Amino acid sequence: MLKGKRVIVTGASSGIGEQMAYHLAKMGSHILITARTEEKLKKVVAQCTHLGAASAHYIAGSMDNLTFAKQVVHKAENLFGGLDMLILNHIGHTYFGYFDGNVDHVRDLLKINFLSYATMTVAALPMLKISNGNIVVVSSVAGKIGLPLTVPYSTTKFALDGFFSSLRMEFIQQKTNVSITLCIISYIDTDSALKTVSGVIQQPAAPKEECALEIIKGGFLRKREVYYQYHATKIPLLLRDWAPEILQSLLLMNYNMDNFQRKEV
Ligand SMILES: NC(=O)C1=CN([C@@H]2O[C@H](COP(=O)(O)OP(=O)(O)OC[C@H]3O[C@@H](n4cnc5c(N)ncnc54)[C@H](OP(=O)(O)O)[C@@H]3O)[C@@H](O)[C@H]2O)C=CC1
Ligand SMILES: C[C@H](CCC(=O)NCCS(=O)(=O)O)[C@H]1CC[C@H]2[C@@H]3C(=O)C[C@@H]4C[C@H](O)CC[C@]4(C)[C@H]3CC[C@]12C
Repeated sequence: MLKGKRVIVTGASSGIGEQMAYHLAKMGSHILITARTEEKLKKVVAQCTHLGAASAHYIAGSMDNLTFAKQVVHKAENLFGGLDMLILNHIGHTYFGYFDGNVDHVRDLLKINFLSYATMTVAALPMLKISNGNIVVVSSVAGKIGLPLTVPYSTTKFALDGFFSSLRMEFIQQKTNVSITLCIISYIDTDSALKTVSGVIQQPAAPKEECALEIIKGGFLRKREVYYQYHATKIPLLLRDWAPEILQSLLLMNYNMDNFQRKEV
């Protein structure tokens, strides 16, 4: 579906982002990936080339630097002469634990998980307007429903919903033919998530390879939102506004706090 298309994937040195890069490579896309760790990015690029990417490139840096966020988009412009799909997926480090009162951390995480997404969107918009392209934003159940142990993270994911859902409405009014797909994702078996929550979260983790493909498909099909896995995201969301107390009880049953220890993610 994305043969020859020009795609940026952020947070692609590991986890779901890495798997998205491999799917895009198999589809024959031109890919620019980014994250902080150059050694990992080099390996992912080599694998993408092996899998059949039309071309594969990387740029290493941290999204706490908004100048770097713009540079990523400019690199795509220089390499590809345009852009068809912007996949925003990276997240900064946080903790899995009760809110510790550190508001500075919330502000720093907002910069990485939210402001860099907005910055890259603004920089990429002229190219995406020309290609009638797609913006894909990877969020979480924790960006739609308040959950315990993820206060700073959840804050940043709710911010994405506010920004991108409003922007989507403006695009419709202004007849801007750029799609925005917000991806509502449940618990996925990436190394970082398993290391952080296994033992505490009772539900099984869904496979990252399938999750990555559903995100790409949703973006290509210009869906408003992607729900993965459907039952673990859409049903809680339906309950959210109609039976919030029932949802609260169901969600809390999912947590085994006997095994809980605060972890850095
Ligand atoms: N796994 C899960 O259970 C769920 C995940 N999600 C969402 O899916 C997405 C991917 O998550 P997942 O694959 O698990 O995460 P990973 O921890 O596996 O990957 C995170 C990526 O972000 C990069 N990154 C970290 N810090 C920075 C930074 N400061 N600047 C730039 N890049 C950075 C990491 O690379 P490096 O360290 O090299 O910079 C890595 O490539 C996220 O948006 C997450 O919110 C949503 C719901 C559930
Ligand atoms: C366990 C959470 C999902 C709970 C839920 O909604 N269940 C619904 C099914 S039910 O109605 O039958 O109960 C997980 C949802 C999102 C996860 C978090 C996430 O978004 C990614 C984080 C980033 C990092 O990689 C570490 C793990 C995460 C904190 C991760 C933890 C598990 C979730 C909260």
